[in-house]
This record gives sequence, C-alpha cells and structure tokens, in this order.
Amino acid sequence: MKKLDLLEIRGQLDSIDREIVELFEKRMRLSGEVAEFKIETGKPVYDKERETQKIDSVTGMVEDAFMKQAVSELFTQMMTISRHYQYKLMAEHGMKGEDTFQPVKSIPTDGVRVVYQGVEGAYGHAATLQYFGTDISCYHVVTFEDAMKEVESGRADYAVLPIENSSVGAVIDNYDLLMKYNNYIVAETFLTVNHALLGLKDSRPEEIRTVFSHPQALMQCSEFLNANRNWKQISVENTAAAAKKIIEEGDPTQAAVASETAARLYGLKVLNSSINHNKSNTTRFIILSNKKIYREEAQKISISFELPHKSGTLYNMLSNMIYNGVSMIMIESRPIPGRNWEYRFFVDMEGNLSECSIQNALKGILEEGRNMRVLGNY
Ligand SMILES: O=C(O)C(=O)C[C@]1(C(=O)O)C=C[C@@H](O)C=C1
Repeated sequence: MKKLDLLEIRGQLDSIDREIVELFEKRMRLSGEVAEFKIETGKPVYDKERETQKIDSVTGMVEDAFMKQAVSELFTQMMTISRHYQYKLMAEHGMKGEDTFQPVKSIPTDGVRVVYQGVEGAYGHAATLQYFGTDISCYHVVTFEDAMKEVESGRADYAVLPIENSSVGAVIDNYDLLMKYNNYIVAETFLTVNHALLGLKDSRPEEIRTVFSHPQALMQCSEFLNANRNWKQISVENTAAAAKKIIEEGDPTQAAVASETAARLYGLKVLNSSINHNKSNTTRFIILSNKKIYREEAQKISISFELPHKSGTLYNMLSNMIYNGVSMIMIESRPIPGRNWEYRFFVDMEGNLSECSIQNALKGILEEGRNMRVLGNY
C-alpha cells in the first residue's frame, strides 16, 4: 500500500469516526431521557429483554460470523455504558442503591462481649486481644459456625474470624458462613502469625527432647526444629493445647510451638521467638456484628453476588466498578451448593458506602447480578 493511499483511508476513517461520535452522543442523550422516565415511574435501569432483542436485531443486520460477534460486542458495550450513565443520573436525583447501613463515628467497644473460635491462647484469641485490647470480655466456641450463631443471636456483640492467610490464601469455610448468617463485617485486623518455642520457667533449651504443636505450626517451623536432630516432634490438636500440656505435665524436657500470647496465658517461658521461616506470615481476621453499621471513615467494602457460568457475565458485572472509577482489591469465587457450574463471587473494593461512585457501582451490580449482598464497609 502506498503512503498516499494510507493517508486517504485514514482521512475516511476520521470522518466516519466523527459521525460515530456524533451519533453516540445523540444515543446517550436519548438514554438520558429514558433515565428521566425511569426516575418518574420507578422502573429499573436494566431491561434484559430489551437488550436481548436489541442484540438479536443488530446482529441480524450483518451476514458474516465475525461481524455478528463484533456487532454483538459493540452494542453490548454501548448499552452497558448507557446503563452506567442512567445510574449516574439517578444518583444525582438522590436515588440511592444501598442505604440500609448506618454510619457511626466508631465501632462501639464499651462493655461488649466478643466470641472467637478455638481455645485461649490460640491465634483467634490473639487477634481478639489485638483488636479489642486485653480488658475485653471474651469467650471461645468450638467451630467458626458456632461463633457466627453467637453473634447472629445477640449472645455476643462481635465475632473474630480468620478470612485470609498470606501464605495459604482464603479461609473458604468462613466465606460460606458469611452467606449463611446475617452478620456484617465491621472491622478487620492483621495478625502476624509468629510461632515461639515455649518451655517451663526453669527449663533450658539444651534440655529439650520433645516438641508438641499443631502439625501446620510444626511445618511452618520445620527449618528451626529439624536443625535440632534429637528433638522428637509430636502433633497435637492445636498450638494452645500444646502449651497447656507443657504446664500441666511440668516436664522440663518438653516444649511447645505456640504464640507468645499462649506463653503469657499459661505461664510459660519463651525459649526462642519467631521460629517460623516465613517471617511475614500474616492472617487477616474479620470482626463481625449483627448490626448493619459502618465507620464513617471506612475504606473497604465487601460484597457477594451470584452469576451463571456464561461468557462475559463477570466482565459485565465488574464493569460497574470500572465505569465508576472504583478499584477492586480482591476477588474470590465459590461454587453455589446444589447449582452445578454457577458461582458466587466475593469482591472487596476500595470506598465508603456514602460515596456516589460506590452507590452507582452497587446499584448496577444489584440490578444485573443475582442475590447481591453488601457484607460490610470497614
Ligand atoms: O430501553 C431502555 O430501557 C434503555 O434504558 C436503553 C438501553 C440502551 O442503551 O439501549 C439501556 C438500558 C437498558 O437495559 C436497555 C436499553
């Protein structure tokens, strides 16, 4: 192709693009008029039937399979943008998507009762003390689900549950429990999971012969423990149980791998601190309440929604965030029990429920997805 031809073709493309932009602007103005009608009548923005008819009709105007796909994508995108514009106009009319959460200056902590899973000295306990302080009234239950029940029923004001670990990822069971119970995330705390070697007050490291702990903790400290070849490693049900065993049996040749919180609670001595090889091992714990409240300064929102396993559905859902300038921090998917190949998504995004951009994004996801829930703003 000669240079002159290229310039000439580009000139033609430029004038077609100008026409497209003019027509697109005209289309968006009409979309704005539809929004006014929807505001007056309370009709929802998203009209699935109309969009399906539109795609069928425009793809019917071209023959070639490639062009059919291209036209379908182009019009899907244009209608998505059109919907975002309508949500924006609705928000400007004060029509909020989510206003059932109450903003509060701070999360109440006076005289509250807090529940965690595990036993005293376990990491759930350490996370509880880290967030609420040591003067708190707290108690423990056997399972994560028990903790959710305590909060939903109001027997506890808050539950502290692990949701994600920096080395091993999501705590999947707790994502499922977020759906099963009407509790809301009101805060989070990041606990550095540091294991220590604990012994009796008068025991000396060179005397140690047997080390007890949870198998995961023994693994996370294997480099340190295996360097002492004559130590026998024995698994027990959890790290705090190992610490308890040492104090109860009073044998100076026995040690436990557990947290320094466990050392304080059971009156043990820290023989070696931070013996895990991954020094940045951190677990994120969420604080749950049965009240729909959020801190005025909250900067992170967790939501969940369901989608059929169909090409483009997640892309369309996430575009609600992109077009409103909302950043996504995390996405996790879980199969929906009893519904093969359908998924529930958990998304964390930056923002506060009072912001217009967040209201718009949530309104879009609420209308276009299934069973959208705001799990908390914290
Ligand atoms: O026809 C409508 O109800 C519109 O709002 C217009 C429009 C479009 O842009 O074509 C936008 C959103 C609806 O989901 C369907 C179609």
